[in-house]
Amino acid sequence: MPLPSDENNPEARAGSAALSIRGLAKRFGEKIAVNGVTLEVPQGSFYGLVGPNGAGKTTTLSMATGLLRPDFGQALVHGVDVWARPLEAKKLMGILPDGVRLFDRLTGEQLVTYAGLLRGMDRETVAERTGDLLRAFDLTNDAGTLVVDYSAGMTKKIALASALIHAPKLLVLDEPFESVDPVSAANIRDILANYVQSGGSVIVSSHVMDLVQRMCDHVAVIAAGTVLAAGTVDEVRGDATLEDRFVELVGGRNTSDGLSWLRTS
Ligand SMILES: Nc1ncnc2c1ncn2[C@@H]1O[C@H](COP(=O)(O)OP(=O)(O)OP(=O)(O)O)[C@@H](O)[C@H]1O
Repeated sequence: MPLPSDENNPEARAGSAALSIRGLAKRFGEKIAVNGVTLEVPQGSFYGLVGPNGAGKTTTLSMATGLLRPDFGQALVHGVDVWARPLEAKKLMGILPDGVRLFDRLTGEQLVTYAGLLRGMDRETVAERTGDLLRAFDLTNDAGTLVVDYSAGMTKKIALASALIHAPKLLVLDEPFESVDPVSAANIRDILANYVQSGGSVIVSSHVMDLVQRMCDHVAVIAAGTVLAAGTVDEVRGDATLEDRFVELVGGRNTSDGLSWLRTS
């Protein structure tokens, strides 16, 4: 039997992309949350995913990472189909899901250690990397605190540390900067920038346009489950700021006219 050519072998064609999302769709009852989203995250890119509340970002990323089964479409991580070969695909990924639910009766140190052991890593490497990660995220002093007692920002950071311990090739981060203080956010940006520089790929959802414009090299704007624009940040924003371009694409600026009762004088 002849070997399949790249043309009719989607996994081979996706080889150059860190993440290839093809026609993903999801409906919840009557609500179409994601309506055929197609995106290519090139290897070594820092890819921003932006869109208004309810645009379908979390639903798309959940389907792309094996957390939520799509109605239609496909997601390939470095050519590996996430839903056909989940174990293989998940080895390549580090995931920070939305509204992280962690084993929060563990201490921060135990949680990161547990993440490493779950990935099949040896204890010595896990201990070494856990120490490095706690330091990098400025959590060393809280290493022995139960995660349930962490603040929202600390919880984000420990979840991100847990997602990094196995040195994944692709990081999928849903709003990693939410609740994180500016100094910690700058540290996280440095960690991610170094990660990308050393060959890793990141896709990150965010509402902070300024941050995406400065941090990312690629961006996709999605609204109502559909991709409105995608490409390099410069291609998408043109001569405008990303924020202005976003508002132009998405529209929907509301005035507060209907809230006249809110005036106090
Ligand atoms: N489990 C669910 N059941 C029903 N509807 C859902 C569910 N999850 C998401 N939705 C709906 O799908 C749409 C997309 O939601 P999603 O969370 O993907 O948006 P988002 O872009 O991540 O929004 P945000 O920026 O507010 O986090 C929304 O209308 C939401 O109400």
